[in-house]
Amino acid sequence: MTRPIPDPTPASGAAASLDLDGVTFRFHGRAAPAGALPAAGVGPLDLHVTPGEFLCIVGPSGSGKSTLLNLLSGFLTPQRGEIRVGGVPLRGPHRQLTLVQQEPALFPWLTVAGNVAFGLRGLRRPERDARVQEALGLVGLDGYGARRVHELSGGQRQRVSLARALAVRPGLLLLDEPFSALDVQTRAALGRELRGIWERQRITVVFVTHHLDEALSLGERVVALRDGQVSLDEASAGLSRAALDAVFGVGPAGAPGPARTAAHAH
Ligand SMILES: Nc1ncnc2c1ncn2[C@@H]1O[C@H](COP(=O)(O)OP(=O)(O)OP(=O)(O)O)[C@@H](O)[C@H]1O
Repeated sequence: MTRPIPDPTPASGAAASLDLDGVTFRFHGRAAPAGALPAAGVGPLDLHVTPGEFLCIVGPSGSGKSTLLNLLSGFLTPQRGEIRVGGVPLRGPHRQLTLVQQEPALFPWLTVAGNVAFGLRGLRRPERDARVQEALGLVGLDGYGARRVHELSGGQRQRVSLARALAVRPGLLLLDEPFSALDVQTRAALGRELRGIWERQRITVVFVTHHLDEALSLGERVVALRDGQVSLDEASAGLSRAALDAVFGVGPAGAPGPARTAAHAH
């Protein structure tokens, strides 16, 4: 779904940098008692994403990917450290960033165009309509504006969700397993289209996926999390599938290694 940002003043469209300095979040907020498992969470994390970069985040189940994205979108607040978007400390949900999630949360009583226009309420009608048309064109849904959501396929709904996020011209686009609910062909097609949009628009993208090949083919850079820490941070061009498999504890023959289950490594 796409979580609408509470203050939907349309953003400038300039790609934003993203900086995490010592960001730590623990679900129980305090040290675990002796002998108990440490509290779940992430950090301390240091991460610097330059404007216009396409970063993919991978990691086994429970490694902290969703927690990190919730921190980046301002829905969780770090107990330590600081997150800056475009150099400005993040204090809750922010109009410069939008989050697209696995299940598109579209409003069934609105048309496709109405859904895409949701974050543009501060704009005058002609500008808003132009932005909606532009966003629908970007995701390959020209001519679908008057349709109802229930008339669309799963892939088309996710395109609408993406169009809604792009229409506000976010400085930073956050995607949490956006294509995972789709069949393999649709997932691949939408991945290529997202990559094409990024090549044309050069917005900053942080894309979480547990599909390692998707991370390698889409992103310029891959960060792997393990137990809430960065365990690998490399340019995808020089990165092998074997190096990523190792993060998931997958042995050379594809067998689970000793450290982790391979259940999510596909
Ligand atoms: N609301 C919560 N309360 C307590 N612990 C939580 C909560 N949400 C997540 N956790 C724990 O925090 C850790 C990180 O979870 P997170 O959901 O971020 O992992 P993930 O990498 O997104 O996993 P998956 O790929 O399965 O979605 C896990 O140990 C998880 O059990």
